[in-house]
Amino acid sequence: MAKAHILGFPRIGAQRELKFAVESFWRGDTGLAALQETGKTLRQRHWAIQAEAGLDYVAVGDFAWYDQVLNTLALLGAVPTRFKFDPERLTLADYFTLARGNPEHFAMEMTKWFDTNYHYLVPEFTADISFDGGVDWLFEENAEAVALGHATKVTLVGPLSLLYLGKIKSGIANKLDILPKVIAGYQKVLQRLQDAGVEWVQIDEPILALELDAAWRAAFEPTYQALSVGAPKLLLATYFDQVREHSVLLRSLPVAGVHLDLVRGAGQLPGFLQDWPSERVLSAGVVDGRNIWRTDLDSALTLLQPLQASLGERLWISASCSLLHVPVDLAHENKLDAELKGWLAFATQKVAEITALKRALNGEAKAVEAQFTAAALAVAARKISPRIHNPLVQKRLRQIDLIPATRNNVFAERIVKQQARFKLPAFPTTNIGSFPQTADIRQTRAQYKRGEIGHLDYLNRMREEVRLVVQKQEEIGLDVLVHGEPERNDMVEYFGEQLWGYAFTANGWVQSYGSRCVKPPFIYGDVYRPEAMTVGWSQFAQSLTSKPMKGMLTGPVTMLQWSFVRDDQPREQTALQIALALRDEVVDLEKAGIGMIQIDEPAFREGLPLKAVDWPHYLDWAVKAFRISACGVQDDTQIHTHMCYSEFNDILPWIAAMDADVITIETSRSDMELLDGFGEFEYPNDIGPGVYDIHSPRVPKVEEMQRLLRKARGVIPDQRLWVNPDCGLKTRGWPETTTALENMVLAARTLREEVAQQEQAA
Ligand SMILES: CN1c2c(nc(N)[nH]c2=O)NC[C@@H]1CNc1ccc(C(=O)N[C@@H](CCC(=O)N[C@@H](CCC(=O)N[C@@H](CCC(=O)O)C(=O)O)C(=O)O)C(=O)O)cc1
Ligand SMILES: N[C@@H](CCS)C(=O)O
Ligand SMILES: [Zn+2]
Repeated sequence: MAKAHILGFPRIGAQRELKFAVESFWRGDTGLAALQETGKTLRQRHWAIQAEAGLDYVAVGDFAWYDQVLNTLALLGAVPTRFKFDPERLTLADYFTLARGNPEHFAMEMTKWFDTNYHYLVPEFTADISFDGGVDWLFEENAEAVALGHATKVTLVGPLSLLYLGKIKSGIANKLDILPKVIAGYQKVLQRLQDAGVEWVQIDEPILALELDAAWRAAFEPTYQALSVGAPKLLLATYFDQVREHSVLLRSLPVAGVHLDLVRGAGQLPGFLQDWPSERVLSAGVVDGRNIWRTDLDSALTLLQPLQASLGERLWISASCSLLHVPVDLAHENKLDAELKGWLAFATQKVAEITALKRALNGEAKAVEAQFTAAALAVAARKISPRIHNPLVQKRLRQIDLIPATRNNVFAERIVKQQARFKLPAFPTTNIGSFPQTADIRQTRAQYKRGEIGHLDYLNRMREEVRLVVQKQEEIGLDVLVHGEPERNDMVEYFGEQLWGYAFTANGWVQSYGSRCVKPPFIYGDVYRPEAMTVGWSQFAQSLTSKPMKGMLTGPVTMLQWSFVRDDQPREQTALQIALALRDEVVDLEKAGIGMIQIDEPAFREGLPLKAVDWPHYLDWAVKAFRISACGVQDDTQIHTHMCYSEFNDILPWIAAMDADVITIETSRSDMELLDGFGEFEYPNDIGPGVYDIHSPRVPKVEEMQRLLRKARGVIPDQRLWVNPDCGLKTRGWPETTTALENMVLAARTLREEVAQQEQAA
């Protein structure tokens, strides 16, 4: 009899209960007991969904107060030593300090979890780091599930992935040097789980989907030899891509089972089935954990049937990866049109799909016949729906090569015309776009959505906010202004709401980091722009000031990457459709007198495939999509782009090929390290390296920003250098924002004086 399980369930709650409880605890509005109670309720609810649907095990260990990597560090006792916390007595307040920082300590670094929009906290390895044991939360949660009568499978981030994803901070030459300590830490945890009667532990090693060098590959054998002794049965989970090149290694490891992502790595199965060890479980991830489309159950069953014939009860059925990356429950989508809703499955529905497949395999086909029929009808209806294909969009796409994807002249010529037009001082100061999204703004939007206030009231309220943002920036003395984006719930969802071919949900929340969530829109059909999306706002904002006002758009790759995308055509085709829509918007902004237009591409690096062999194809179409959107304007219109949350050095030639006149990037958290690559590469166009870490409420001092700017001057020529924060300010409050920006402007002014004096002296 095949079994069914999932690698993890979203922890945030269908109504973002965890977010609200955690934020209330941070504000001091509620105490620890209330927070613990919410956590407990959510875990119970999520286990009940899994058990009632018929999964054979519920996942324990997928719950985290902020992040699963930080939870793993807290479990092992390997939290960064610079905070000086006693790992065994780590409180929840300490845990949040690690994640968010405090006036004495900057927060742990945060970066993207593989190619997802989820951010994890980066482990910090120092010579004094220990893995001698930490908090008991995981053991308590397992006991909690067992007491509720559930059969549990505990999930852990694997030792090699944890090590690989961390950073050496000091005193260690090579990360693998501390592997013995890490192994000892995991052994202790596994021993305790064994003592608690846990039968299965799922160990996630997503780094197996990357191209690993020989040393990392070689580390798997001794690590798992050591971990398999005196431990529960281990299920080694791989996901996010195929792991075909490791099939021999995976077969040889002393684990009780392996999980494969058969959505992203659909073709890898035959390579594993040959000589699959006779005692070992194979977990088949056939339901897409990264997208929201309803599974074609008949096709999945056809794939699984021969597997069951050869594996029998050693076949486990699952989603491709943890369901962390999809929203919780479609049942809360009361406003979504019925046809579209019928095409979708969120985490709760995916659990039901997995168990339907299991039952069909296990001789209960009759009992799940209705589920299979409904799925087949939905899949068939989606394929032929007239809402998907638009002949005009497709015609334009077929002729895309006739559309110029280069500017009229090279940057050296454009910048002269732009300087003549804008007459900016040296080291111009600007912002990335958003200003504080205050509770008032969000509540007003919520009221508008509920119909409690009218459209005009809403517009006026948001215009007031734009007025305030413009006035503040003028008072502070910034050179290039932004309108602050108050009218946007999110930089992707906002455009998704206006573009055809896109749809959006009411409650499709997915955790982005900590308590922050996003509601990715989904693309079901050919994308086009029925009318201008931002021109009115930009025109209004520009009318309030004589300084240049940047138009503000989200680029095609980010619009794709942060949405749930079509699975019926290649991603690049969808990206190019979005690019064409954005090109029209850029041209309309220019016509409306907007001289600077920023096309944000924070997800450009994130979209890079996990395996380098797939990079050239992606980079080709991603650069093309950006250029299609940006290149419809005259030389003296200045195109900006912005990127954050990324290590850019390995793709600098392609960033240069995007040919934006100005790029602003996140660099302050890495102390300008990220800028070095731009210098070495001699990046030709203007750059604004971030000097203000917007993730922290901490206000950077003038001297700190001056130091960063001096560092930047060592790498970037003065005439190319801009001054700006790392990213948008939407998560910040007003008082700290105002002071930080005043300090930033002062830092730029001092630098201008310094340079003028140096020039006079020379
Ligand atoms: C730049 N980042 C982004 C990423 N992905 C995106 N899709 N968008 C991004 O901006 N990925 C990388 C980073 C991640 N960073 C962030 C930063 C901040 C957030 C965030 O603040 N998220 C908000 C939700 C934003 C939103 O959609 N707001 C809506 C709904 C607001 C709401 O909750 N309203 C309440 C009532 C009001 C209230 O009481 O506060 C309601 O409806 O009940 C809106 O503004 O209309 C968050 O709260 O988590 C995300 C990623
Ligand atoms: N313009 C956006 C970019 C975020 S990456 C903002 O400022 O929030
Ligand atoms: Zn950003």
